[in-house]
Amino acid sequence: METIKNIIIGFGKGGKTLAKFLAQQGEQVLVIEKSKQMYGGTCINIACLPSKRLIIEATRGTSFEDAVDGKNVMTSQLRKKNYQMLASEDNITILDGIAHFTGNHTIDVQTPDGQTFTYKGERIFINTGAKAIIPDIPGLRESPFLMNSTTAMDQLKLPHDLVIIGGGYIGLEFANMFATFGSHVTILDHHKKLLPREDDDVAEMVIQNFHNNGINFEVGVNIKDISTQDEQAVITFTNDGQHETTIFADKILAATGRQPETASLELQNTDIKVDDHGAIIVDDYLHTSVPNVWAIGDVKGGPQFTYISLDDFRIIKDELFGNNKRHISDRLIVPTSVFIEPSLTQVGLTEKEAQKQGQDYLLFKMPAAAIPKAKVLKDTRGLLKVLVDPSTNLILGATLYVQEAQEIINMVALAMRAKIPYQMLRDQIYTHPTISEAFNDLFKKPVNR
Ligand SMILES: Cc1cc2nc3c(=O)[nH]c(=O)nc-3n(C[C@H](O)[C@H](O)[C@H](O)COP(=O)(O)OP(=O)(O)OC[C@H]3O[C@@H](n4cnc5c(N)ncnc54)[C@H](O)[C@@H]3O)c2cc1C
Ligand SMILES: NC(=O)c1ccc[n+]([C@@H]2O[C@H](COP(=O)([O-])OP(=O)(O)OC[C@H]3O[C@@H](n4cnc5c(N)ncnc54)[C@H](O)[C@@H]3O)[C@@H](O)[C@H]2O)c1
Repeated sequence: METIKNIIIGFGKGGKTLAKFLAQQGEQVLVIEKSKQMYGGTCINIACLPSKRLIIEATRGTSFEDAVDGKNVMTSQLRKKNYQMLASEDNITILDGIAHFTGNHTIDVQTPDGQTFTYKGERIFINTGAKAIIPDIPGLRESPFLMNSTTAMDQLKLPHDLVIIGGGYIGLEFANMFATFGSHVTILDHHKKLLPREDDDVAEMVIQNFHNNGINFEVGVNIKDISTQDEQAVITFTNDGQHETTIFADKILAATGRQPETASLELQNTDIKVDDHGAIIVDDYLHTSVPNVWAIGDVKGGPQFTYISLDDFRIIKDELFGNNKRHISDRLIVPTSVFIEPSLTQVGLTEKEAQKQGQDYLLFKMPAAAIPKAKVLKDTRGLLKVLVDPSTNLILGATLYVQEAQEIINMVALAMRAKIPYQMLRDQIYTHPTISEAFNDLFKKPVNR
């Protein structure tokens, strides 16, 4: 059995960044990836980048078919670049195969040509990501009309009638995208409210804009059954516990969450502990319950974002080559962005959360329509909301629902992290015309609550 200094299972964001870094410190690294189509991981191949490309193409009026072709060219280029990024390092070996544990520090790798390689890792980093959850709805798993987010982006033809189960990140982004391409979209969610975390004024505006884009919603639904009739899917659900509704679709997208990819790892052969959702349990420094085995990214549960996986890399780097000061509980300020039109972005507290915590706040609020750049962009939908602590003038949280919010939310997050008082954003000189210059006006005067 060959002993390797560093084994990384999965070519994800944190893992590939760590592989490159370790190699540049002169250390030996073995990266194991189960699919050649996944070099570089989920984000670049089947998630963030292809979906955002399609979302943008839809708004530009590109046909769905051309957009999918262009997206495939882009992901293929990214895959090659990612492969090269690691393969160009002398002390990195990339092995195609599925890894599973045979003991706490030993793994077998089954390669596509049927061979099995056995390794011992002095350090092992698990970065196997997550996979779509397909809910246990009668008829759904075997439905010929079922898609997940990956297959939805590879359709040869735009669905005419699309039903999306789940109104979370993927549900909202894909609904907006497919509706903009021209599909007739219905979202079914079992929660009583869409966007449950958002303040009511924000959620109502988003939902109204979705309605205006022709998207239907049914919330609080219980999907009873999926069947087939006349080459269409028939979806039967109740949304008041009694009244039964039937709708037809030529495609169904399951967007009902993603679960950590641990099943293939055979962790029962180890002392690595998982929680009830199959997520690897880690401490504040990403250590699993076995010494010298770490978990990175979606596989450890918690927020599923590429930038969290990348930040996991920073924690491990700091432990191995720094002063071991970084840890998960440092991450108090993590912005999020739902890439709908306009983008819905958030950092820190919402107004609802501040009230629940009994936190006093000044509220700064303005409509997107008051921003000249929004007019230039011909999209004046949305609003900006920022909460400030009156005793310190520091920002407690922001919800920015406006064009280009996905960029400026990072500025607010930085101000929060650097403890910059709101007046500095108010008095900053911004280029013009930009969405960020809205901070000059937004922070002039708090609104009455
Ligand atoms: C449609 C969609 C859109 C998204 N959009 C965004 C977005 O805009 N912004 C954002 O921040 N996040 C987004 N996400 C979430 C983001 O993609 C994930 O959080 C991120 O990619 C997780 O990266 P990771 O490092 O955990 O591992 P991954 O990138 O998932 O890598 C895991 C790798 O491990 C491999 N693997 C699995 N099991 C084995 C095994 N046993 N042996 C060998 N290899 C194995 C897999 O093939 C895969 O390549 C999106 C997700 C989806 C599905
Ligand atoms: N812009 C981004 O950063 C981005 C984009 C896409 C995905 N992601 C990541 O990927 C993860 C997965 O996305 P997702 O949208 O699949 O999950 P999600 O957790 O965001 O949303 C799942 C939704 O499905 C609903 N649901 C679950 N089971 C259901 C059922 N049986 N019937 C009806 N509704 C049901 C839930 O109520 C919820 O609204 C996200 O949590 C996010 O971290 C991020």
